[in-house]
Amino acid sequence: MEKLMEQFLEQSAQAEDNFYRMEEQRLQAEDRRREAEHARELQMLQMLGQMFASISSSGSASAPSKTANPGRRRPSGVRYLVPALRCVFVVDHSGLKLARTLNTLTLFISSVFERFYGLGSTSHRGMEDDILPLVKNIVPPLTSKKHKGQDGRIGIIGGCQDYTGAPYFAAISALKVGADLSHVFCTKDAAVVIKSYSPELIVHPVLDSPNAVEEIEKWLPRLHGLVVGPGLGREDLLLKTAKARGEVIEKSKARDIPIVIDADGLWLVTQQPSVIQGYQKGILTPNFMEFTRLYEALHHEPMDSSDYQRSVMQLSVAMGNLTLVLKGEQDFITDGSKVYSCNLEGSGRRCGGQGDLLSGSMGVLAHWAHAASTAGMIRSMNPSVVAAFGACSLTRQCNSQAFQRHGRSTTTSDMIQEISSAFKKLFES
Ligand SMILES: NC(=O)C1=CN([C@@H]2O[C@H](COP(=O)(O)OP(=O)(O)OC[C@H]3O[C@@H](n4cnc5c(N)ncnc54)[C@H](O)[C@@H]3O)[C@@H](O)[C@H]2O)[C@@H](O)CC1
Ligand SMILES: Nc1ncnc2c1ncn2[C@@H]1O[C@H](COP(=O)(O)OP(=O)(O)OP(=O)(O)O)[C@@H](O)[C@H]1O
Repeated sequence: MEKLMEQFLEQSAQAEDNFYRMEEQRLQAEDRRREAEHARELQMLQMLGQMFASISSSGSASAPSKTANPGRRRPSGVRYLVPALRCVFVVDHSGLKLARTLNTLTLFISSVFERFYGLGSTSHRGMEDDILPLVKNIVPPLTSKKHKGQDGRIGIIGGCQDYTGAPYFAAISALKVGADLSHVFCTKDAAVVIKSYSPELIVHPVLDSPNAVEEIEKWLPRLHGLVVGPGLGREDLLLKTAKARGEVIEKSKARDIPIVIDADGLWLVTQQPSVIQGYQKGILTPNFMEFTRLYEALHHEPMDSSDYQRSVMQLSVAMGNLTLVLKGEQDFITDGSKVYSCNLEGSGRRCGGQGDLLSGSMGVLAHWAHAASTAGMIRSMNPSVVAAFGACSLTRQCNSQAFQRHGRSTTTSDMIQEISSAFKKLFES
């Protein structure tokens, strides 16, 4: 009997190994396909850049040369050389040909941009219809067969003397969305305050201790998702531990844990982008200011604020196709292959802390999405993007519902009270 049991265990371990090997191969093939597709699209964009440069530069326009190919009659007019298309446009005196040429080019270019960014006027419509079913798919069923912790143990790294609300909002939101346990790793003086807000949170006063990394590291094997940044602070004293925070991120990556980086965590990324660059289970959630700082750190030039979609795409690519959420009137979400916009109606009220509701809920959804992806339940889309879209929709829905009740007095605590019904409305109906 014992032998049979041993055999059975050995066989199931083998089957599990095989499954993970095949899954690894499938993911590698998918990565290669996406890289190739991306390279093709970048090439096309470069080509378009060349075209624009050639057309707009008067230097490239030249009068017909008398010496070149003297045997053939050339049409009269100004010639515009477009090397990328290996052709010359000739513009006659009426300028009509130029107008027609530019029209054709504009149509061509906008169709390529529309495909590249997924931003055509019709593609906004129905994004909720496309992605919300995927979010519904990743929500784990509630059954009596599970034990505590199975639906998610989430860690929030943040909370200092100045900011105790932010880590609380993130951690309680993670619980309200459906995580089983929520841990906060904060400084000593923030810990008692955060504990006193809620008995539901597990609070570790370790962030300013000399062995902060070891203290957090021992919890990592038990965590399914990490949110770095809400209320972390940027004080000199805390910045001294920036290296330590980097180490925590490195160690979480080694354990393949989904990581959401928000608020002051993004300050660290601005100084040291390599800490998260290329990590496919990483998500950055900058607001406008945080995005600007990050963009300038990576591109060494101001971003083009007339085209957020383009900037968010560029930054994601520069960060190794990391999933990015640029928050605002519309949230723009991308992993560098396509930009999705979440423009579910919120309200005119922008109370501090709603970004923490977003990052905390995204921590749970990221865990669910990657678990669902590993189980083969989502194949058509990057799980980090699905999680990001779900969390943005939920935050906006909470904002809208809370505003209906409280109007101008709406605060983040009011929004947190709406999580349960907003979640049901969006993902369980
Ligand atoms: N109760 C709390 O403890 C709270 C703490 N918070 C923490 O406070 C710290 C600093 O966060 P901040 O967001 O203030 O950091 P920043 O230093 O990045 O400040 C952002 C500034 O940008 C401005 N801004 C935002 N969107 C803009 C736009 N579209 N155009 C122009 N200006 C824009 C805001 O008014 C704000 O003053 C973080 O650690 C954060 O987690 C916040 O989460 C709010 C609540
Ligand atoms: N103008 C807006 N209209 C509708 N919803 C918005 C608007 N701006 C932000 N939001 C929603 O609020 C969420 C949080 O964005 P916000 O810009 O408040 O983050 P933040 O500044 O980081 O927040 P925090 O105060 O927690 O630091 C966004 O994901 C978005 O869904």
